[in-house]
Formats: sequence, C-alpha cells, structure tokens
Amino acid sequence: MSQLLQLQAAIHQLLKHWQQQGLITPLDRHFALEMAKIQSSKSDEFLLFICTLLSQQLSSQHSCLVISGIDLANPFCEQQALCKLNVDHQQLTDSITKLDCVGEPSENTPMIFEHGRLYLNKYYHFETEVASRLNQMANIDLTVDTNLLPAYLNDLFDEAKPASSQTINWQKVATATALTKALAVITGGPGTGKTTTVTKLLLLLLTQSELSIKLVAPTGKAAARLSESIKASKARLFTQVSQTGKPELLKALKNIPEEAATLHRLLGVIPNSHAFRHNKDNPLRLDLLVVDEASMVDLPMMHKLLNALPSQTRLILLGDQDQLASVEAGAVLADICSGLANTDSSSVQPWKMRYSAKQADLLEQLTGEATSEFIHQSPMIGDNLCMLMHSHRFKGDAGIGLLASSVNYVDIQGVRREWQHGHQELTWIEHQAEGQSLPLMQLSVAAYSEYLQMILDNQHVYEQAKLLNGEQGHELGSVQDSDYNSQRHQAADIIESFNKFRILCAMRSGEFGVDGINLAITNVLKQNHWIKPNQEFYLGRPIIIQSNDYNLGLFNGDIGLILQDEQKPERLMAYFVKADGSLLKVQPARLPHHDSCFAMTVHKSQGSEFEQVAFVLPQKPSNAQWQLLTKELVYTAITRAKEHFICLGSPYVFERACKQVTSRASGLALRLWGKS
Ligand SMILES: Nc1ncnc2c1ncn2[C@@H]1O[C@H](COP(=O)(O)OP(=O)(O)OP(=O)(O)O)[C@@H](O)[C@H]1O
Repeated sequence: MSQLLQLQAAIHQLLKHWQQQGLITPLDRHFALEMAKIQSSKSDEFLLFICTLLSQQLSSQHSCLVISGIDLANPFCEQQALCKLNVDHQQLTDSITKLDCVGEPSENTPMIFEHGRLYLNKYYHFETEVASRLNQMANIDLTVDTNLLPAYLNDLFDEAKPASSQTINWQKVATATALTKALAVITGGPGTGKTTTVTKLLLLLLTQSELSIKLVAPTGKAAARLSESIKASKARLFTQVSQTGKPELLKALKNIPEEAATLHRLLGVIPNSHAFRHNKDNPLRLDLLVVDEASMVDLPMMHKLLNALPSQTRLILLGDQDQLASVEAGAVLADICSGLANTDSSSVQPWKMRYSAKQADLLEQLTGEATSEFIHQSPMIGDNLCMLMHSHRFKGDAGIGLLASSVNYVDIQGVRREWQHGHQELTWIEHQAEGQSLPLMQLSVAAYSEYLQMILDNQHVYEQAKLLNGEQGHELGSVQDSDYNSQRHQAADIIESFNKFRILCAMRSGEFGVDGINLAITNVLKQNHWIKPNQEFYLGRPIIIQSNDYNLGLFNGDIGLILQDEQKPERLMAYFVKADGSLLKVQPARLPHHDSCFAMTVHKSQGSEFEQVAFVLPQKPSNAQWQLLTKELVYTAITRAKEHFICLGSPYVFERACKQVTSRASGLALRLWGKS
C-alpha cells in the first residue's frame, strides 16, 4: 500500500514532525500507533497516515473524515508538503475500504466507512443514533385542540404582533409548532424572543394538563441566564395574562418552573466517569425538556441526552445556529437547521421555513398566519423547526445588532459600513505597531475599577471595624457582629459588577491571546494600585475553572473572584455564583485547575452576556491561528455584548475572519434532511 503515499521521510519521523509543528496532537499520533498495533502491521504507512488524518479531524471537532475533502497534494496542510497521495479520491476510497480495521456500518470494526465518510466506530454510532432518535421524535404528532388553542394564542401573541402585520408572527408559529410536535427546535439570534416564546408555550401547555417540566442548559452560566430570562419573561407576561380575564392562564403562568439546571446535573454525574446516572436503562422522569443554548451541545452529549429521554417526552431545543459550534465534536444544532438554508439566491433571507402541506394547514388553523407559502415537497424535519429572525434587543439602527448581522451574512461591505458609521455602541481600536494597546488597557482598568473599588471599600470597612473593636477591647473575630456586615458590599454584588465587562480573546496563547492579555491587565492594575498580585490568590483575582470537580460542585468554565471571607474577613476565599443563584465559597488551595480571568476565550464566553465586551484579535496570526479565526467566532464575540462592543484588531484580520465560514464534517445533516 505504501506506493499510495509519497513521503519525504519515514512515517514515524513525519508523525513526530507534524506533532512538533502543531499539525496533529499527541493524541492523534498515539491513536494512529495504537490502531496500527491492532492491525498488527506497525509499519503500514498508509494505515498510520489515514488513522492520523481521521484523528486529526476529530481533534478539530469534525465527526468524521470526508474523503472527497482530502487535499491529495497536501493532506496535512503543511507549508511545504512532506506527504502526498499518488492516487485520486476513488482509488483512495478503495484503499481505505480494503483496510482490515475499516468496515461497513453493520460490522464491528474500529472504523466505519459510509457515504464517502470515514468514522471512528463510536462516532458513527453517536451520529446514526442521534439522527434516528431525532427523526423518530420528529414524527410524533401531538393532538391539539384546534377550537380552544387559537383563542389562547391570540391572547398571548396578538398584542406583540408587529405593526406591519403583513409579516408573519413567527413567535406565534413557533409556539404552535411546539404544541403540535414532540420535537420542536426554535432558533434565532440574540433577543429574537426564544425565551419569550417558550414561556408562552409552557403557559399554554400548563393550561391543558399538569406536566413535569425541566429547563436545562449546557453550562452553569447559561443555566443561570435561562432561569433569569424565564423569570423576567413571566413577570412581563403577568399584566398581559391578567388582562385576558382567564384565571386558568394566570394559574398556569404561576406554575411555569423558573429554575434551570445544567445538562450534567440533569443527567446525574457519576464522579470519575463519562457515563451518567440517567441513560437508556434508567431514563429521566419528565414530560417535557427545554434545552437552551443547544448550539453548545456536542454530538456525544446529545447522544447521551436523547438516550436518557423516555419515548413520550417532548423535547424543545432553543439556540442560535449561527454561533460557534460546540467545543467537542459535531455541530448538532447547525446540522438540524441546515435544511432550511435558502437556495433562492435572489432572496435576502438566508433561511426559509420548510413545511408539509398538512403541517402548514394546521399551523394556519391555529395561528391565522399564512404559512402555506412555505410548503415544500420534501419537508423532512422542517415541520419541527421554526427560526425567529427579528431581534427585539437590537432595534433599528443599533450598532451591535447591525454589525452582528453583517458579519453573520458575510456582508463585508456592511461590516465596513457599520464600523465607519460611528455607532456609539461600537468602538474600534487599531493595533499599534508594537506592544500592548494602551487604549485597551485604559478602558479595561476603567471598566474593572468598579468591582475593585467595591473590594477596597470592603477592606476599608473591615479595617474601621477592627479599629473600633480594638478600641472597645473586643476580639478581632467579633467584627462579624458589628456594623461591618451592613456596611460592606455582598460577594454576589461584587461578582455581578465584575461580570459587566469582559475581554474576549480570539486566541489562547500569544501576546494578544488570553495568557498575554491577562498578564498585561494584571500588570496595569497593579501599577494603578487596584490589586497586589504578590501571592497566587490575591484579593480581587478573577478565576476561571478549567476542569470539573464534582465534589466541590465546580465545573469547567465557572467564574469566580478571590474575596475576603464574609464570615472571617481576615482570610481570602474564592466565591462563585452558581446556576441557581446561590453563592459557593471555596478555599483557594482546594480549587481545581484554574486560570486568571480578566480575559477569556470567546469559546468559554458562550452562554454568557456582558454589558461591555472588548474583543481582541491577534496582530499577525500564524497559519494555525488563521484556522481558528472564523465568522462564527466573530459573531459569537459580538453577540456577547449588550451595550458596547470594542474591537482591538486590524480591519484586514477582522474581515478575513468574517469570510472564513466554519463547516464541520458530519453526516448528520444528510441523515436528517436526505439529499435536498
Ligand atoms: N414580540 C415581541 N415584541 C416586543 N418585544 C419582544 C418580543 N419578543 C421578545 N421581546 C423582547 O425582546 C427581549 C429579548 O427577548 P427574549 O429574552 O425572549 O429573547 P431571546 O431570544 O431568548 O434572547 P437571548 O438571545 O438573550 O437568549 C426581551 O426584552 C423581550 O421582552
């Protein structure tokens, strides 16, 4: 088989070289070597090559290796190709399928080949089982009362109908969709009303029957936001529902659950195991599950979740399909939505709903909205989807919304227009020729000074209380009983203040990556006497947790602050606000793997929002960094900002990133939508 490949050195040497170059990970190399052992042909160059390439794809969050996508002249995208293939894609496919460790779907081989894609056996089963469960749930029609529901839907939605009522009220249609189907997927950008819609949906369902409902999100932060949004949405609905004079609606409104949990908590974590307590053999007990921020759910997690759902459970997925996909393999939400891509190039709408005639008719009966123009001959799972496209958060000429939408539609002229327009909400900072950006540092010091001032205030109050107690001859510990408690800022308030602003970096390493910016901000804050970073855990240090510690209840991505202990102010503790709003206090020495968090990656910021965001692009991206600078990354960074978006970069890097649209190799879209 070796004649298939043209190698400039021995394959084992090349594997080492690619790993040193950062083109493959140690795991990719290890995987290939282990596979070769199974095949008991340690020296088979082709096997090592194909296994390394497949593993590299999985490390890059693809679910499989698409054979037709391999660059035969330079499969590892080297600057100078040390490895080439001497065959065309068909011959390559034939060679792959002849390998002993590659089999057909029915075979129990380490790798599976199907439809031009090579999978690791495990991922093949994740993908096919997720597709099959989603398809099965999508086909479950629920009985609805077409006499009763239209009036309720009018009660809840007609007030919110846009003034130009020519436009379809998609929130109303989305609610009707979820009333009629066991699986409903409601997607849309920030502020398009996903939570408002789902709250109204739950309200209507609870008027019909009692249901066990659970709300979840992939991270603690996202779960806390979902909980807050549902509470706010219920409060807004209260007046509207009261005015209907229908007590059953008011009663149902009160019964809508407000607490959201993380997916891990719902499924029941087993310490030191990838398995969960709830699975196929021990399914969850619930009637309806709402999953927010579904774009963050990766393929293995979606597999575990669907496995743990009882057959009759309703599932509602909420999310923004345009955001960065999950940190691990797969882009499940984007694949689910992919069939709605508008193929009509004359249309400005990137998406178009796709209904069966039967579903369009039912939706029209329930909502009075003209959905028949979206009838499609092969709707596939289109009957279960609804996309909300109008943002109620970023109205009219709001810069953040306009910039986000230009980026999302890869409208580079639009991107330039919004930056040049002079929107108050947008600030551009050009990279200086050398060194850290002074304007970014000044701006960050100003933004972080609010929470740091609260910490200094607390220290002052404590010193005063100590003095007073000293004068009165009390023990130091008795400051707890003095005015100290009423005068100091609460830890939760300080954390809330810290969370108003965040620096989001496109990269992890380098001068303009998370590491470099954290260091620079720490130095500047120290010079300005806001912090004294002379010990590891200093007062005011923000911490981001980098691994899960189930015993402590701290999870990857949790963010907290080092503060004076509220009970014993003479010592420092790490404080975190959990998904349910409760405060968690941990001894710093016990913290799992963590970093400072004045700056964090855009990836880690998913599911969070901040009043102000400063987005930092690298100055001169390396080849490897360019791969990570994508439209989805920029869009996600912009949409984390509620009031002010600042970008440090160069127009060239910003625009080139916007033009790089991510696509993750997967067969899920094909399994859900067939050939469109
Ligand atoms: N139909 C509507 N008319 C007017 N305002 C609306 C409408 N729907 C939602 N809003 C308002 O828009 C804001 C965002 O709504 P909501 O939180 O439901 O959106 P979302 O898509 O869940 O947002 P996020 O992306 O933050 O999760 C809220 O203030 C809400 O009151």
